Amino acid sequence: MEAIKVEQLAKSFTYYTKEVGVMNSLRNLIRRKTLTKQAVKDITFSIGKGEMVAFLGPNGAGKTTTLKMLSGILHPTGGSLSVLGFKPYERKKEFKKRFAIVMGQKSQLWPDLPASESILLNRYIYQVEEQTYKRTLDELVELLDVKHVLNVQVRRLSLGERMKMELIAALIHKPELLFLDEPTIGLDVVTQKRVREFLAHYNEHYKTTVILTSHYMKDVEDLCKRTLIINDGRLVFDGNLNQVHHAVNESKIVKLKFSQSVEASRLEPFGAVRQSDEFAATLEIAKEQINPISRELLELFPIEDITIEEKPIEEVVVSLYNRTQPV
Ligand SMILES: Nc1ncnc2c1ncn2[C@@H]1O[C@H](COP(=O)(O)OP(=O)(O)OP(=O)(O)O)[C@@H](O)[C@H]1O
Repeated sequence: MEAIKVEQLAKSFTYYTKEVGVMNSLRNLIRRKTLTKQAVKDITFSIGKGEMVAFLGPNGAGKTTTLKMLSGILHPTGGSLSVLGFKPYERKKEFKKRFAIVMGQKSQLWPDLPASESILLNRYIYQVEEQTYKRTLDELVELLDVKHVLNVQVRRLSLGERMKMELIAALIHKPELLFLDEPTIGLDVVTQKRVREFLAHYNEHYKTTVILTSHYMKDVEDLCKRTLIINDGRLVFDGNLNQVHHAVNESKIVKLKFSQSVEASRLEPFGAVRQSDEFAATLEIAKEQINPISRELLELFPIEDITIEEKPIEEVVVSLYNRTQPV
């Protein structure tokens, strides 16, 4: 079953330039210069019910515009889309009840009230029946371990606690579809992990369809089997990042520790030296050269420890960001 189906979806914005100066302003009144920005260019994809998909791209790629079309905030200028069987831009009440948006950078809670009040307000907005509300609230509070701060004013909460409350408020009506925009931004490592574990559990348990944007690759690696990458308004990748990691990388990272001081210049013939100090160095070496070069390094240098790793996933994503054509 598909939760989202998007075909040749496009969005262009028309806007006017405004030049500086009084004369230019007057001229603008008579004849305005119209510009068009094609923010999303004919993208096609579908997302199955219960899937958890990452939606990535560099700044200005068209992520927000796409998400706004999926949630009904913006009207597309081309193509077709169906979300949970609805046309989002028709903004039907029934559709609004079935999805939720959580934004790490923008709070949806009343800052001067305890989160419990905002959550209760959502209960009325979404018309959640009392017993179901109580059960869901207890479960979410327990899972996120926030009982002790439920009645504390939101602006007094830590960022992590606030984020957990945002999740509870968004999930209180058990939406079928969840848009998560940077849900772990600014959180410490332990809280990030906690939020990720919660999301994985929630998705598994309730089969909620989730679209996630995040700049933390750990979120994507841990949570999403599938990633969509958009660049310059076009879909340039649709697949499993962990799998392409291997295919896209033509080199590996070799980390060396020395028992005696080694000059960096002596390592240069063996690969690109990414980092070095007297007793340690990191080299990037072509995959097919790894075995002979490692052997040579072990023979020639006082190596105490050697580790060979894949390039960080962030670098793979950046190389995918640079694509302008679909993979
Ligand atoms: N209302 C608008 N009028 C004109 N251009 C717009 C409008 N909204 C967005 N754009 C342009 O469309 C492009 C895509 O913007 P969008 O906000 O979707 O990118 P994004 O991928 O979400 O970027 P970021 O990661 O920086 O939030 C950008 O070049 C942006 O300047």
